[in-house]
Amino acid sequence: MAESARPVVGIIGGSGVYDLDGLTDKEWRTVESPWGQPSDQLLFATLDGMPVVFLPRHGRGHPLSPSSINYRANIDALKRAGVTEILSVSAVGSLREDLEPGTFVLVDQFIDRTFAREKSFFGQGCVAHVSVAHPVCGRLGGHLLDAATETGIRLVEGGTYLAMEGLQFSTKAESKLYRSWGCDVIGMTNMPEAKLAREAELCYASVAMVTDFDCWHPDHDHVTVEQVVKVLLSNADKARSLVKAAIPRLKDREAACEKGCHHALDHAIITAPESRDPTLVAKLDAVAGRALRS
Ligand SMILES: CSC[C@H]1O[C@H](OP(=O)(O)O)[C@H](O)[C@@H]1O
Ligand SMILES: Nc1ncnc2[nH]cnc12
Repeated sequence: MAESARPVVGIIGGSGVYDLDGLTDKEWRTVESPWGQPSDQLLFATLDGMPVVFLPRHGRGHPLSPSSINYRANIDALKRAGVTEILSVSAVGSLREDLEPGTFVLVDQFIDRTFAREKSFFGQGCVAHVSVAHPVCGRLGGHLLDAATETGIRLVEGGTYLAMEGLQFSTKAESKLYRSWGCDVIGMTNMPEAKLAREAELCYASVAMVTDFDCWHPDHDHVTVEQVVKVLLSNADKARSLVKAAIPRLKDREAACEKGCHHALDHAIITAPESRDPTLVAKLDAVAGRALRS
């Protein structure tokens, strides 16, 4: 699947992005995963003759909180659906004066402060350590930057996303701390999503839509969902346009990602074949079958 010459782009839509318009041959289908329930059915569709698969991260209608999303099931289901690269769209708070609400940021680093989520497909019975030094795929990110130029959407290149557990927004002291760490934006969902995409040997890139200045900002003492949703609604169309302009750029790409995403497990699995737990190995079939069989 990972070596497929045919790109299948998976889009994970965050808050405010529960579907994608302009798609044809649309069909919502249930995809079963041994890792549990994905956030929703997957929308299989076509864009400019290319297969795409859309998944609303919080489910249609937003029933799932960031902590109750089954990130493993989502990534596994996307891979089972044939997805080779994932474009993630997310709402974030800004930790920088110059990243105003309405700004789009192509995130390239993360600090993971989440603590109540399953973060790996691997574990007892099959141990693997993948590198997430560069958690975002440079090739996919490059296509997003080109798409931004084409559509006239300003996309800030690079930024560190602080992933917090939530569900509450940050305290002022936390917000100031994250600023002192050099973080640029804050959200609740891109971790462990990005780590799991890497374990599943999928390219991953994240477009962060700034919806608010987090509470550090003197003029924004509180973050409210009302504020966030207002900015989201006025920007969701732009996010959709950006994603839709990026997808056709993948049409003639080399099958294997030159950044190594599709081979992330090549030297990562440390458990000897004879010591692997067959039940876990079976569960890993979609995400790691290529590496486990080679
Ligand atoms: C609705 S505000 C907080 C909510 O929005 C972000 O979600 P997503 O990344 O899926 O757009 C944030 O992380 C929180 O989950
Ligand atoms: N300020 C903020 N903190 C965490 N997640 C967010 N999502 C949107 N704005 C946010």
